[in-house]
Amino acid sequence: MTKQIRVAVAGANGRMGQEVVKMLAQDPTLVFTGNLDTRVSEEGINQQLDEMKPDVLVDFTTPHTVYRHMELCLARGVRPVVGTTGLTTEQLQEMTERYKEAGLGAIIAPNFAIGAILCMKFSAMAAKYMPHVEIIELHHDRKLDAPSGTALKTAEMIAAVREELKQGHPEEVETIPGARGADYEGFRIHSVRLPGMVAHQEVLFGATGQTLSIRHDSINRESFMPGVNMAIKAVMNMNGLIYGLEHLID
Ligand SMILES: NC(=O)C1=CN([C@@H]2O[C@H](COP(=O)(O)OP(=O)(O)OC[C@H]3O[C@@H](n4cnc5c(N)ncnc54)[C@H](O)[C@@H]3O)[C@@H](O)[C@H]2O)C=CC1
Ligand SMILES: O=C(O)C1=N[C@H](C(=O)O)C[C@H](O)C1
Repeated sequence: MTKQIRVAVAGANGRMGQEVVKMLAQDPTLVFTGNLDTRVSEEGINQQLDEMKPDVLVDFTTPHTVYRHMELCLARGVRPVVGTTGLTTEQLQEMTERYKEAGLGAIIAPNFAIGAILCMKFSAMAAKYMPHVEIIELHHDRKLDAPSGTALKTAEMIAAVREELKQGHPEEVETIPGARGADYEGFRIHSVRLPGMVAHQEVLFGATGQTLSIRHDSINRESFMPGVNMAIKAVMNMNGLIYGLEHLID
């Protein structure tokens, strides 16, 4: 049998972490070494890592803790697979440089669902021809960050190919601040938070006499697991950090 990959999970008791633990139990090539909880002393953290000896740390925690976990992984030579959203652009750039320097594999993916990756790719394709675009992302009401990491990544991919133009009426006025959503390089992102939702995104395009809607819905958290599984295996053979699962899919 090939050597098993030892996987620790930060946030193993959370909504996503519980799904990851179930997924790990179903794959004989992966072994769950335990929940890494860093809300303890330095000594406590070191003790957990010494006992678990993980090859990979899967992180589904909070926007406040993920940066520290990336630093811990660097210091320990553990390869992170990060689903947690909310890292700033500057933090992402810094980590990309530091992991490259260290020659250590790392994956940060704002969305592990293949349908969401396709939604981003199709949106970037469409934006080249239909530059009038708005993003609506819809999530459960326990989500901490807005806009979603997926919406930000989609916006980044759209902005890379979209002709820059001013959308809407030039004299448009918001009678309630925020009514037109957040501005991302000249187009808008709207965040909806409601109980009953999981993770959804609609990218709307408009042109003369026509509209185009590209929508993705994660109706449960199992939808992210094939992507997490693929990332754990891929990160073992990588040097440096990639941001976005689309880099692993041709
Ligand atoms: N990339 C992707 O495909 C997806 C990403 N996410 C992101 O994953 C993150 C987690 O989402 P959920 O599981 O819904 O949240 P959650 O709130 O259910 O789980 C977070 C868990 O992290 C734990 N935690 C907090 N601080 C910690 C620390 N210092 N050390 C260890 N554990 C700690 C909490 O106790 C909790 O169990 C969010 O940032 C969310 O946006 C969520 C779904 C899919
Ligand atoms: O918090 C969530 O639930 C999700 N977060 C990620 C994001 O911010 O895009 C991925 C997915 O949308 C679910």
